[in-house]
Amino acid sequence: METILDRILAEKQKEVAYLKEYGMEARGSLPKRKPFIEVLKHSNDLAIIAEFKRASPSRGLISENIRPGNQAKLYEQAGASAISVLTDSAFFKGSFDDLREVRRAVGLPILCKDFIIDEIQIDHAYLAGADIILLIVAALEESRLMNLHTYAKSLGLEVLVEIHNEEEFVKATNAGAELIGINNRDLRTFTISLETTTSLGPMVRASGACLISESGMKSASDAKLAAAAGAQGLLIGQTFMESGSMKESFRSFIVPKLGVALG
Ligand SMILES: O=P(O)(O)OC[C@@H](O)[C@@H](O)c1c[nH]c2ccccc12
Repeated sequence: METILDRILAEKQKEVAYLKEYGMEARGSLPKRKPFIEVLKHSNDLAIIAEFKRASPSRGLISENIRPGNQAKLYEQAGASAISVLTDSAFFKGSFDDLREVRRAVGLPILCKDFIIDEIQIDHAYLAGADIILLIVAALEESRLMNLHTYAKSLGLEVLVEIHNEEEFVKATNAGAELIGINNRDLRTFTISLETTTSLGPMVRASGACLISESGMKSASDAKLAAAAGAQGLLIGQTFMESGSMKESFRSFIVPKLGVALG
């Protein structure tokens, strides 16, 4: 049966063909921002990547009239360590213009959140001002994952490698991933289970990689659960996009990292 991920990836093939045919807006490389991985390693609390997300296949339209720059400023003021911007337009209604706007609005590292299958998309993200890119193991052949990881690193980008099970974790490790995101949302069925972080987290940390727990974060207890599994950071979209009071909402996710909690 065709999953949403299959449909998204078919669309990405078209985007890649378009980029190869018509190229992309060229601009000089932008000044680099503080490496996110350093922030992640050295903070006492879980670092928060706050996401600008207009819509999603699972939720439908989340917000039509929030400006990316304004939202990013709220995230920065609330204490985010990085900002994620969904750049996929077909399924998430995002764009690279959103990413550029966020980059201009804040001084934090920016994660380009897309379904990357080709080097040309990494060039596109880099030129638009991304500091970090996402590589989704479920979307890639193992050799592709390795090549794309190496290519992104050669441009000086940080790479968040997203996994959902043990098999994907092994592939991420083989590709040399230093920053691993456990997605609590299964991209094939779109169901959420924080169990994913609980069961895979300790394995990821034992490998020496840094760990982010992604998706489905609703409350402080979710954050504590992720921290207990070894997460050093959280990636939160929908809850923040729908929050009427960013500072308060943000505050509920500030929890100490595991080692810190234990003293
Ligand atoms: O809105 P949420 O449930 O807080 O999730 C944010 C983020 O983790 C999610 O948008 C995401 C994680 N991995 C992805 C890959 C592609 C698209 C989107 C995602």
